[in-house]
Amino acid sequence: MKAEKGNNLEKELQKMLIAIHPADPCVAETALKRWNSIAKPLHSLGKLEKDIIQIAGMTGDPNVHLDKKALLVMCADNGVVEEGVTQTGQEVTAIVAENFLTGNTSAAIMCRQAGVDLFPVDIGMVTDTKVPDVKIRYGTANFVKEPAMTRGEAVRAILTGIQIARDKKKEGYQILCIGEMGIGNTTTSSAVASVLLGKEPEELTGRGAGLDDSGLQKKIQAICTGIEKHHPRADDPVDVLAKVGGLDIAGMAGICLGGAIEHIPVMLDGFISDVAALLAVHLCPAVKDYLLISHVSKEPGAGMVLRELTAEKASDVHGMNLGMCLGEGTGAVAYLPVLELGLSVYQEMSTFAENQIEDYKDYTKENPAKDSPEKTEANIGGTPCCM
Ligand SMILES: Cc1cc2ncn([C@H]3O[C@H](COP(=O)(O)O)[C@@H](O)[C@H]3O)c2cc1C
Ligand SMILES: O=C(O)c1cccnc1
Repeated sequence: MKAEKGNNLEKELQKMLIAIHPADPCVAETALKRWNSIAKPLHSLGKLEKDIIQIAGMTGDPNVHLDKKALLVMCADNGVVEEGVTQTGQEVTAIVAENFLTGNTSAAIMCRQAGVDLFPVDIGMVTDTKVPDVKIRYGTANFVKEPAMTRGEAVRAILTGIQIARDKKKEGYQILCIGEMGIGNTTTSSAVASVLLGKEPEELTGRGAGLDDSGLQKKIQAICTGIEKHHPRADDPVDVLAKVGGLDIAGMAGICLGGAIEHIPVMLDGFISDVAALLAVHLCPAVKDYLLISHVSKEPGAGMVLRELTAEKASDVHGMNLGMCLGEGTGAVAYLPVLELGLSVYQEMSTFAENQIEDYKDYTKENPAKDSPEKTEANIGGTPCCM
């Protein structure tokens, strides 16, 4: 009976994955043409231009609007905190989660300033609070001793995230930022990233919310033990999530998938959200088209994960580099006003033709004839196009 229910959930997830299609490269090209017509040096707004082109391709509309913005904060606890991998106890998860409701967290204050609506969600805290509750279970198990959760719970948490994204689209939101609150979640994220990227935990595990050298060694040891004990399969993202992941990561991965299903952009935050996005991309590569990078977290694994999420080379991961590593969605919210400045130029600025300036030539490329911007950037969002 239980196995049958699990199979049905997996089938439902498969149905969702099939519903994801790449962004529309023709619409992206229309947006590129609009940028190239604006009376300013070509490509001079860099990432801001690329992100708006990408959003046009995702939504299928070159008239990009980001008026209604949401931050979805997945709150959950992680059993692995028993191993002494964090500086604070997991009671802090519930305190901070409730503070989202009173507007008294870093992300809440930034949301107020940036005009972003904030939605904390309890997807698996050990404590019951006033935070809206879609709890899958009361915290995960300590993965050093047993798998963090069952496969069925992992799938259910992903499906919950998908549904949250779909509901927000129905409510009219045009962009979803993702964030998390869960003491111990840089340990689970490092474990998941280590398996999915095939890298040693030492290479990508950092100090999270603050650890001394001996704490960091305990954290690496816990991750090594969990991976050795449960043998998560790198080619099965749900297996990795269930064995060494967390419910907040699962929920955020679901939101990435839900954003892709609904053709709306999902703005990533720091390392933990990057890992959730990586999981989503491993489940369905086309999700990449719907992800926007805000910043590169100070956690050592962040750059490695982001490199996998972009087609670009290591040194070319475009994201704000502010030395931030707070979580909660703060980096995602911090980038939105910058992106909106770019969007206002895209929407309002006059063209070369209107100013009677001859069309600009692209001298930034080594070989403009062979490597014109149309040829290289029109491919944003997948297969080449187009009429
Ligand atoms: C007071 C406080 C507020 C936070 N807000 C976000 N985080 C961040 O730190 C946690 C991850 O770090 P680690 O894996 O080391 O526990 C997450 O909850 C993350 O959102 C916080 C952490 C603390 C202590
Ligand atoms: O990069 C992050 O998301 C992060 C890093 C440390 C602590 N909390 C979040």
